[in-house]
Amino acid sequence: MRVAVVIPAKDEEERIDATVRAALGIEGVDVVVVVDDGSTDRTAVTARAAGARVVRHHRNRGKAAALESGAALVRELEDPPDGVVHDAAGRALATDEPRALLLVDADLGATAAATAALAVPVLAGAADASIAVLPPQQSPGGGRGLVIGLARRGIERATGWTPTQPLSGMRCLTRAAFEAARPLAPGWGVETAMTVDLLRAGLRVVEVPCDLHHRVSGKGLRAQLHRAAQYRDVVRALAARGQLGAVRG
Ligand SMILES: O=c1ccn([C@@H]2O[C@H](COP(=O)(O)OP(=O)(O)O[C@H]3O[C@H](CO)[C@@H](O)[C@H](O)[C@H]3O)[C@@H](O)[C@H]2O)c(=O)[nH]1
Ligand SMILES: O=C(O)[C@H](O)COP(=O)(O)O
Repeated sequence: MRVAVVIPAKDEEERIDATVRAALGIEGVDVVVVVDDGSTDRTAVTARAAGARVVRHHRNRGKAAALESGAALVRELEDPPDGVVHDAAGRALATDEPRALLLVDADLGATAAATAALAVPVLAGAADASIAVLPPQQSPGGGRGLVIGLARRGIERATGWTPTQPLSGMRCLTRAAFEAARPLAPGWGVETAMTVDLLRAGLRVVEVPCDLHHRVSGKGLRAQLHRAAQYRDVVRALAARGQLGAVRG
């Protein structure tokens, strides 16, 4: 089984070049798709120059929609409506066995290479999906664990499984597992909902330590608004799965 990397990206011109190059270097990866989610900077051109296929949302639609668009492009490359699509080396991208999807955040830079470890259990058939567990980050974050706690509690109540880092977005899934998790919950609810839906479908989910470093949210107003949006989306994802009780603690 080969691997397609899907990178959702909103205003990531500073890091997207390094992230795409690292993704292209992962063994088994022959497709890297960047979904430019309504960026106002040079994310799309930079990603294309680095060797990614780029889909663009003309307006910002959130991370989950970006993942859906990226997966849709992979599907189309594998089963093109008109003619065969080739990679840079001239190999046809069509395949009988759908590629595993490796979901990688755009702000990982060169450390994105470490997501290679996520593909190992999936390609070996030992898991249907894997989730990265990150080490302590180089710069400290400014959160108080409210969103993380809510997501962890919700997943635990819904499935009996306690995730180490419930919001971790670096994941590898077989195509069947990705389809089982669709439609993805909107925005920042996507990871929490995906974990619940995969486990409820009886699929095997594993956590894999990966030496990844991303831009952490600080303590300023912008970061607090970001956390409020995350909280809102996780509440919605849990409510849709009958887990509003998790909000009360
Ligand atoms: O409207 C948006 C906003 C962000 N992104 C991209 O989504 C990824 C994650 O966004 P980021 O700003 O880095 O969010 P964080 O709060 O740092 O992310 C943590 O929490 C998120 C869930 O709330 C997870 O998706 C992430 O994997 C996890 O690192 C990045 O590639 C962004 O460019 C979009 O595609 N569309
Ligand atoms: O900064 C973070 O880790 C996320 O934005 C989640 O915030 P939290 O610390 O409020 O859970």
